[in-house]
Amino acid sequence: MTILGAVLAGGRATRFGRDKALARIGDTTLLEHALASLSPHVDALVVVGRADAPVAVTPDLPHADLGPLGGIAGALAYARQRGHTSVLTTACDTPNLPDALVTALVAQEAAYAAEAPTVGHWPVRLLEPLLARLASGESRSIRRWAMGAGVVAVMPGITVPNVNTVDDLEALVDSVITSSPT
Ligand SMILES: Nc1nc2c(ncn2[C@@H]2O[C@H](COP(=O)(O)OP(=O)(O)OP(=O)(O)O)[C@@H](O)[C@H]2O)c(=O)[nH]1
Repeated sequence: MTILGAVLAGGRATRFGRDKALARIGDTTLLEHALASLSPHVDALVVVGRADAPVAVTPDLPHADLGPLGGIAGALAYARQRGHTSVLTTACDTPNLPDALVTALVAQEAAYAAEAPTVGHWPVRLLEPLLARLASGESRSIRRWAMGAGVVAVMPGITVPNVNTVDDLEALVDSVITSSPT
């Protein structure tokens, strides 16, 4: 069993107003922080939904602009091509993922963070049902899809700070620097 770590990094960042993935906290970008939070727990890394990254990249499926669920589909397809059994996802706007949450996710075959559903552990077998849902025009809510697919929500009540606005970034700087990768 091998796990692919995938950072969702597409979207429009309309509230942030510029490329969120490359926003900096000290010497490190938000994207690099997100990659570092997954790295100890996975066998390989990929960034989904942008063309440039310090690791491999892959596109959303079936096409861009479907929101994070399209990014999860892209990650699942990339994982299958490379023989991984599951994907651990986070988002580039979530720079300090609690380690306990990641541990709880990987302990389950299929799980997402109750308070931050872009953060999840998704078996590759969910690729086809997810593509079918995206083709159907049904809701693109990760939470709704996951509940219907029997994916469990873990650690309700644990907040996972993410960056939507420049103010959010400023509020996070101190806590992220405290847990900064070396
Ligand atoms: N791969 C991929 N990632 C996405 C997509 N939409 C959002 N994301 C990522 O998912 C996380 C949460 O995104 P949101 O905050 O909901 O959307 P956003 O586009 O970043 O920002 P807003 O336009 O302000 O809503 C961010 O880290 C985005 O980079 C998408 O269509 N594809």
